[in-house]
Amino acid sequence: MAVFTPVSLDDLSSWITQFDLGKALAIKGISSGIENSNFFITTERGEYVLTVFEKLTFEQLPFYLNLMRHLAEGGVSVPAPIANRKGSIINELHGKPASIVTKLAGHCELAPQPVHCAAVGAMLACMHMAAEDFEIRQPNLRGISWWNETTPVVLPYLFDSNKQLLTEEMAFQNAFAASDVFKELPNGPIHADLFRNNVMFDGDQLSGFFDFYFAGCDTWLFDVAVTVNDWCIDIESGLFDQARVRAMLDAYHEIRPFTAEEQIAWQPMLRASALRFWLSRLYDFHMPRDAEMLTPHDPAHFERILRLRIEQAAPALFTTAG
Ligand SMILES: Nc1ncnc2c1ncn2[C@@H]1O[C@H](COP(=O)(O)OP(=O)(O)OP(=O)(O)O)[C@@H](O)[C@H]1O
Ligand SMILES: N[C@@H](CCO)C(=O)O
Repeated sequence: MAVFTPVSLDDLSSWITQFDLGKALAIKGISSGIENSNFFITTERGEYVLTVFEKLTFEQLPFYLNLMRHLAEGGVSVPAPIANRKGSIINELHGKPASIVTKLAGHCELAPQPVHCAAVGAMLACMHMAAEDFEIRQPNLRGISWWNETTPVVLPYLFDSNKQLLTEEMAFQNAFAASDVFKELPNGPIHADLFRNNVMFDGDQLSGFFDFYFAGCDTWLFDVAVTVNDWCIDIESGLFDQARVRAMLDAYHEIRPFTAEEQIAWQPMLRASALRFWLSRLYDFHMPRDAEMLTPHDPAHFERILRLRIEQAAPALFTTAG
């Protein structure tokens, strides 16, 4: 049960009086998250999601919450933050930052078909373009600087073959990030964690992207790579499912055409996104916060994917001019 900060109905009843949401009627902890404490809440006005942020600070949060507001106002389906009567969307609860956002309808699609991947690809392209004029700039806090900080922390825990893989891949990625091709890649605010469990479908209809708390400014292609590496693979083997890959990339390309530089950067970027999640999973595995409450995600999954992305040629990023 991953609710780190308990919130009772009594706690909520007094806290919610600062919003125009009527009385609090019910609160239910959500067990599936591993980063924050999340609750479904019901008030006289409807159903919402309350998040108490466990690690993110009052300084970092305006980027995420205002980005969600910007996207929601721009017609992209994401949870819209609810402001209190003073206009504030981040408010303290039990000494931590917290916010209320609208609840998306439906369920996560954990066994996606090409139709789901096409919907996600199209909305990802719309999201990138809608976020382009967002004014707050915050780097991807799980980007290459974090990889360089985290590598020496996890390295001592690894077997020799994985030590070598991590060291060599970091050298490759540092060189790639310094390359001329990399500098030409389009960038802006990205979701950066758009896994199957962060998208809601109501039937086959995409009802929204959520969990923006790893968002940051980075290359759009990195976001595409993160998404393809989760949505378009066989989960057991990590191998690509070509039909899902094509559905997602073609749908994205139709809305925001990929560039020639992005085609060159595609394989390194698929490797980068596998590395990013291998590293964070290694970190969470070897440095757990509250071990008794959590089953950490399996780092070996992304070690396998990283090895495959190094060994096998990447699928074409696009097959027709945009
Ligand atoms: N706006 C929303 N609308 C509907 N359901 C939501 C919403 N936000 C969160 N949820 C539900 O809460 C669960 C956990 O949320 P979320 O993924 O944001 O948590 P987290 O702690 O950041 O987890 P993780 O980082 O592991 O994905 C989701 O799987 C989803 O079922
Ligand atoms: N999507 C991440 C968890 C953090 O949201 C992972 O699967 O490792």
